[in-house]
Amino acid sequence: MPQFAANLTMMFNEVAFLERFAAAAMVGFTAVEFLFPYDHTPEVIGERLRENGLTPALFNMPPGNWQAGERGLAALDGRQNEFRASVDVALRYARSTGVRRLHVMSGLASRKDAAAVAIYRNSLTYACDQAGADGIDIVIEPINPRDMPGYFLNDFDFAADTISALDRPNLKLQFDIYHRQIIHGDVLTALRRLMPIIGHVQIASVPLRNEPATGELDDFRLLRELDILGYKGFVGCEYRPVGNTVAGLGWMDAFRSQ
Ligand SMILES: O=C(O)C(=O)[C@H](O)CO
Ligand SMILES: [Mg+2]
Repeated sequence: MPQFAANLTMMFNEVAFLERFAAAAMVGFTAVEFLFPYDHTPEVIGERLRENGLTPALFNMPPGNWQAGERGLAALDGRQNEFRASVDVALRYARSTGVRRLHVMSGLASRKDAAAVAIYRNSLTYACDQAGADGIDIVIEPINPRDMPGYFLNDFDFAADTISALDRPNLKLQFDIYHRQIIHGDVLTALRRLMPIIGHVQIASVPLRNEPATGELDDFRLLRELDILGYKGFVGCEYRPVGNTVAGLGWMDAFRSQ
């Protein structure tokens, strides 16, 4: 049975971010993920996790100026120093929370030429080396161009090639089933083929990004396949509930009682 992690950025929006930890624990989640903890101190985030008996599955490194439209820094020319500083910040939060994996966002980049690829690889190498000293994995996630036009990492094979070329034991793939289906389809075969490099999985219905099992894919079949493939990591519930978060959790009971 996959270990589900509530995505506190998308779920439990009925309450303020810091209240979402208790809300998730209350309905039985034992793990959570979120995009960015950086509006609060590392100590406060660590406390909320511990108070509620929650394991942090994942969060993202600082993405640059999100409000201004930035979506990561790793592939951006001229932002290397800022990227390195963001790694330090993320590792401070990692030490305080005990998270074992951090998502590095590539950024929006109009070009995917050799220079941009070199910058991206350099950034990832730096992040892997810094995080590796703390036993932390770095994950990279292809994101579909409809949701994030211009995002540099928009292809699963490109991500796999990057991971293979850099050959760092702590560099892995964040396989978001929602993005995979929109970008390429062929989800089941991709899970089988890419499982050796998968470090984190996320799920939502396609195309509306709501509760699993409400879209075009057989999500339960995909979740069962994760077990068959021996996946022992977390499955982040990165979806926008159609209505009330708790009222929408019936899909999880239905999956567990199969
Ligand atoms: O959008 C997603 O799917 C993510 O997982 C991100 O962390 C960032 O947007
Ligand atoms: Mg995702």
